[in-house]
Amino acid sequence: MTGSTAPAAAPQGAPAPLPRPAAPPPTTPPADAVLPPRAPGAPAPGTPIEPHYDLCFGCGPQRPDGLQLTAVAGEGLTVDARFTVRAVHQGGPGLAHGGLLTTAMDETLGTLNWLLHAPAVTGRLETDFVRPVPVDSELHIHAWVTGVHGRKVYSAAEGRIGGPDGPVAIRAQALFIQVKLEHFTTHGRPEDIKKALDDPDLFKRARAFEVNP
Ligand SMILES: CCCCCCCC/C=C\CCCCCCCC(=O)SCCNC(=O)CCNC(=O)[C@H](O)C(C)(C)COP(=O)(O)OP(=O)(O)OC[C@H]1O[C@@H](n2cnc3c(N)ncnc32)[C@H](O)[C@@H]1OP(=O)(O)O
Repeated sequence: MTGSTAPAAAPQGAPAPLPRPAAPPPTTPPADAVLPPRAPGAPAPGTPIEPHYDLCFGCGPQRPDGLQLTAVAGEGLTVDARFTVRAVHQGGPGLAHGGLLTTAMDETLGTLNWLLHAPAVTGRLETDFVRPVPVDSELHIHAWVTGVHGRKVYSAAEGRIGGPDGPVAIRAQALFIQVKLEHFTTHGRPEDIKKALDDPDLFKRARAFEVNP
């Protein structure tokens, strides 16, 4: 019969269908998530948030091809960041690579954790690309915490072209998971961890998490 919507039976001997992946875990906070106050040691609104690691691809000043994203603490649990798209960041000719735009969102969202004074890593990151971003554009990213539930930090961000009121180019929602500093020392390449521990500034910043949780 034509027009039937019944699925065709699998031919005999065909491999069993692959199991469906579980439904994606949401980045939307549950109803009983909270919005905690800023941590006592958090950078004051309007002050820069220092790069967490000089060699970080997102924020490190010692990464000439990196994003060199800069961030400033906002009011409450918010952050404002900027990143200029350069020729080394191209995907299509003259346009930013989507993966690098996602990296900029990841970096900015990660910076929110300094306001909570708890190290955290990205568990899940969802991005919507709304408009192409030309090389030489300055992307202005505003990010905010949407809820905290145990070790889970939910957040969202919006990236606009040219200024804080420019057209929206990218939106993101994320789930970060708070970790102990051992997360880095256990999993990181030993020589990089050693260098990081030998850097008095980074060591001081990393220790601040532990003495001021
Ligand atoms: C001393 C020198 C060191 C210096 C350090 C300087 C300080 C640095 C400070 C800050 C640096 C920040 C750097 C920012 C850079 C930008 C951000 C990134 O790109 S981070 C890199 C990409 N992300 C990863 O590499 C994570 C890889 N994944 C993991 O390591 C694990 O899976 C981890 C930690 C995320 C979770 O593992 P578990 O064993 O700790 O915990 P479980 O029980 O699995 O999860 C906890 C809860 O979270 C949920 N969860 C985990 N992953 C989820 C997911 N993908 N989606 C939904 N829920 C998830 C689970 O269902 C669970 O929920 P329920 O408590 O049971 O309700």
